[in-house]
Parts: sequence; C-alpha cells; structure tokens
Amino acid sequence: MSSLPNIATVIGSGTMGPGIAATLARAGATVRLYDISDEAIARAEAAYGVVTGVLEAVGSPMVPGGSVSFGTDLDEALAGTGLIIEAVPEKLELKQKVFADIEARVGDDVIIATNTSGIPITTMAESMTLPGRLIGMHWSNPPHLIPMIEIIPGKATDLALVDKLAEIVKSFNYVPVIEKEIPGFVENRVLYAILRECMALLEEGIVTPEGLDACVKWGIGYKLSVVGPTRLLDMAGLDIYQAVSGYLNKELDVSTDTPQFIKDKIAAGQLGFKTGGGMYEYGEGDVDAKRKEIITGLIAARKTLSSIPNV
Ligand SMILES: NC(=O)c1ccc[n+]([C@@H]2O[C@H](COP(=O)([O-])OP(=O)(O)OC[C@H]3O[C@@H](n4cnc5c(N)ncnc54)[C@H](O)[C@@H]3O)[C@@H](O)[C@H]2O)c1
Ligand SMILES: Cc1ncc(C=O)c(C(=O)O)c1O
Repeated sequence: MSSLPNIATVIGSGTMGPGIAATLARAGATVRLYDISDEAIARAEAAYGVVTGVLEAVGSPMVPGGSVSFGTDLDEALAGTGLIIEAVPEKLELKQKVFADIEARVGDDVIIATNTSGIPITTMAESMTLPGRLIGMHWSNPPHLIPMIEIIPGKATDLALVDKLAEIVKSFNYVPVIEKEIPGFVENRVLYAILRECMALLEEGIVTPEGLDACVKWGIGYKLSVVGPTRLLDMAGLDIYQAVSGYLNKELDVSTDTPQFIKDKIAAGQLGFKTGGGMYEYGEGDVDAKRKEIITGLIAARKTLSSIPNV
C-alpha cells in the first residue's frame, strides 16, 4: 500500500504549487490545489495539461485514480486531507498565518509540510499549536521535473514524520535527502554560494551574462550533473583542491546583501520571465519560447541522467 495519503492539499498555486500538485496526482492522490487568487487558480488550470504532458514525457509512472481540483475555498481544500504542502510566498508572517488558518481546520494527525526555500522550520513552528507536525519539504523548481526533495525537521518536529515523509517521497520515485536544519538548507546554500560569486563577477564586468551562462553550464553544471561535488574532488585530486583553495578562497565574494544592480532591476519592475525582462530582455513570444527550451532540455537531461549510474 502506498504511503502517500489518499487526499493531499497544496496551498499556493504560483510557480511551485501546480507542479507539486500534478506530481502527487500522478502518484495516485486526490489533490486539492488552493490559492487566495482566482487568477492564480485560473492560470494553474490552464497550464495543467502542459504539466501532465511533461510528467508523461519523463516517463513518470502513473498510478490510476489521481486527480487535481482547483479552488479558492480553504475549507473545501482541507476536508479529509492527510498531507498539506504549503507553497505561499517566502514571508515568515504570511506562512505563520497560513499555518494558523490550517490548524484551525484540520485534525491533529495531519502532516503540514512547508516548501520554504530556507526559513528555519523551528522559527516557523514557533506560532503553531502543534509545532511537532511541521516539517520542511523543499522541492526544487520545476517541481514536476527535479526528482529530489530535501526533508528538514525543525527542533520541535515529531521525528517519526521524517521517515514517514521520506517514504511518501519515495512512493513517487523522488530521492529524499534528509538534512539537519540550517538556514537555506543544503541545496540553496550551495546554489546561493554559486549565485553570489556569479553576480559579483557580472557586477565587476569580468564576464558577460552569456559568457557566464556558458561557463557555468559546461564547466560546472554538466560535470556536476554526473559526478556530484564530493566525487569531483576525488576526480580532480585533493592536493589540487588544497593548492587552489589556498589562494582562491580568500578572493571569493563574501558580500552579505543582494547586489545593488539586482535591487535596481527589481525597483524597475524587471523580475525575470514573470515581467518579460530581468537579467535578459525578452521580446514578444520570447519568454514562452525560452520556457519551452528549458523544459525540453530538462526532460532530455533527466532521461539521460536516469539512464546512467549514480557516480
Ligand atoms: N520559485 C522557486 O524556484 C522555488 C523553488 C523552491 C521553493 N520555493 C518556495 O516555495 C514557496 C512558493 O514559491 P513560489 O515561487 O511558488 O511563489 P509564487 O509567488 O510564485 O506563488 C505563491 C502563490 O501563493 C499565493 N498565496 C499568497 N498568499 C496566500 C495564502 N494566504 N493562501 C494561499 N495562497 C496564497 C499567491 O497568490 C501565489 O499564487 C516559497 O516559500 C518559495 O521560497 C520556490
Ligand atoms: C534562485 C532560486 N532560489 C530558490 C530556489 C529554491 O528554493 C531555486 C530553485 O529551486 O531553482 C532557485 O532557482
């Protein structure tokens, strides 16, 4: 019998919610996707066919009986649910308000998982009636394509939930990575270390955005998609790592704030795909075309990576 609850609820239907909902439905769950915004729900409904097409394309096994329903009624979304995944914007107070609204409506045994990118679970759980039921379940974007989920218990989390959630994650053929709590968790600590250096290199004019993307894609992304950073050190030689890190680590960017040129772009309304401009400019139809290229590339890469051994 699958460990995935029969009914699951996803709270927040923005970038992450719809892909999470579709993945759980594909694994056989009756999923309720909830948002406060009618537009967000309408967008998710309109895009649902594309998302399920992607799951089909990567050969994600389909357990019959799964479905997604879309709505803005929280009581309906939570009725009979066994697993709630919160995916609302990354704001502590908002998430805590959502947990309070949920706790007022569900039984004590319902698991509440949060897709926070890195706010400590312990902090988020402080306002909860039953803090032991909150656990970090960090999906990577796009969630219906990246088959790995970080699982992070907070200080108050009931430890039985860790194994339970890991079994749920395995039930839809994703890899659970269980971690100790630390701000940003593991994936975003590594990603943001890379992004900090990348943004500093751009700000200093050391390389163009196109050059940076090519260098990181081939020099780092391609290799790390096959070997992982730990094995990479064996491949390079620990002596080489010592020699290079000895002079290079002290040169790397250590700034603690978001770079000014990114703040300026945000102030000018340049947020990326969602506003039609960000690090690059996009003309009519360019965003849709880029999204398609990215999804096509991720499907092809996932098929290839799934067919070779873990190194
Ligand atoms: N975008 C990413 O790449 C990514 C990856 C992994 C994790 N995350 C994390 O997942 C969470 C969601 O991120 P996102 O990118 O999908 O955000 P988003 O801004 O794209 O979507 C959030 C959705 O939540 C809805 N919402 C706001 N308040 C709500 C409420 N009270 N109840 C229900 N819905 C509400 C909004 O209407 C919106 O549709 C964040 O914590 C984020 O850090 C994001
Ligand atoms: C820039 C960025 N920030 C956060 C996350 C996830 O929490 C992602 C991602 O999953 O890709 C990201 O790209």
